[in-house]
Amino acid sequence: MRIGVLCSGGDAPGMNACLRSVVRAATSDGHEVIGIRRGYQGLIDEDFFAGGADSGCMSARSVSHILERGGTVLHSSRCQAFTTPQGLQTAAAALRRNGIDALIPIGGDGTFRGAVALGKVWSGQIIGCPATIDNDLVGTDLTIGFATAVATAVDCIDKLRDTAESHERMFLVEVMGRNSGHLALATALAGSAEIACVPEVNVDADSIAKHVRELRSLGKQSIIIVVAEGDEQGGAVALNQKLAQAGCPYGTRTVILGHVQRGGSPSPPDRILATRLGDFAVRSLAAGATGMMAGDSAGRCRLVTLAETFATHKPLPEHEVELLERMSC
Ligand SMILES: Nc1ncnc2c1ncn2[C@@H]1O[C@H](COP(=O)(O)OP(=O)(O)O)[C@@H](O)[C@H]1O
Ligand SMILES: O=P(O)(O)OC[C@H]1O[C@](O)(COP(=O)(O)O)[C@@H](O)[C@@H]1O
Repeated sequence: MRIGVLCSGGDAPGMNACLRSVVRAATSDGHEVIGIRRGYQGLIDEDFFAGGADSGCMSARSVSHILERGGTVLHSSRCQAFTTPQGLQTAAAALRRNGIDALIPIGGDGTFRGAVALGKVWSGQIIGCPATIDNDLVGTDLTIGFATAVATAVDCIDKLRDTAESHERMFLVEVMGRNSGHLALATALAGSAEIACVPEVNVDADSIAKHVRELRSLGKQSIIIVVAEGDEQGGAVALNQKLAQAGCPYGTRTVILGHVQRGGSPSPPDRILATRLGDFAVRSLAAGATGMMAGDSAGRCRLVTLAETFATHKPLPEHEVELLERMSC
């Protein structure tokens, strides 16, 4: 087989580890790998790693020492053209012209929506690998990059707690996650935050302010509220204003962590997950699978249809929501 591989959408720590795994698993089994740069935009432009499909496929050596690197050496993009019928046809023609039999897109839900659309105009095999800090894909316990992003955010919160305690302040820390609260909830639990505001659970500002006042009366010197960017309160700044109006007993500061959560070297669990899923994607292609995502469930690799991964909202672990509330006393 000649396998194309690309990284698409928001980058995530571990994309390089997944790419390395795809290349090494495929070349070990005698397949060729074409690295496509800049996601679907690079596919449309026929922008290939090492200068072009004819000038060289990726080799085991071309992915040396990238496992530990953040970002993606293939680069990524958000590509509007690919969402149009014309863009999809151009991409399909590029795949045919370069003799690519199968594609492994590494990315999130948008990337998989694109893969499903591509599958309607191109007859090659497609197996996706889930990589996004949002952990918002159904069909895999964890996405590549999530654990590292949580660790990065927790490291920031540990530092914010030091200054919050010194000044007896409340910090509202906004984390990414798009319309999903997985990153916020895991960050709050691991960072010993008192409160997490997530899109999946609606709580009004008056109730949050009441809870904060209770915590103050219990002797809390500092408060950390983790706010998911997609929360219905409108983010950390908007919530801070509402809490001030509702009566907040602390001096407050807001921090938006932003893209710092996307960077950095992948944690060992992300490196291992990425390596397992990249290898499994190649083996699944060889077994004839297509239109699927390589996911992980309770430590075992599994295939789910790409369409399933984004059809429904991935629910938060309910027990973790309750656990956070029980710890906030
Ligand atoms: N419905 C769609 N049809 C075709 N392509 C899509 C569709 N949705 C997303 N894409 C492509 O996938 C890319 C990555 O999606 P995006 O949502 O930006 O990131 P992620 O894959 O991380 O969720 C988009 O920039 C676009 O090119
Ligand atoms: O990098 P951009 O374009 O500002 O996008 C920010 C978005 O990308 C993410 O970091 C990752 O989301 P995706 O993996 O779905 O691309 C979101 O958490 C955030 O909302």
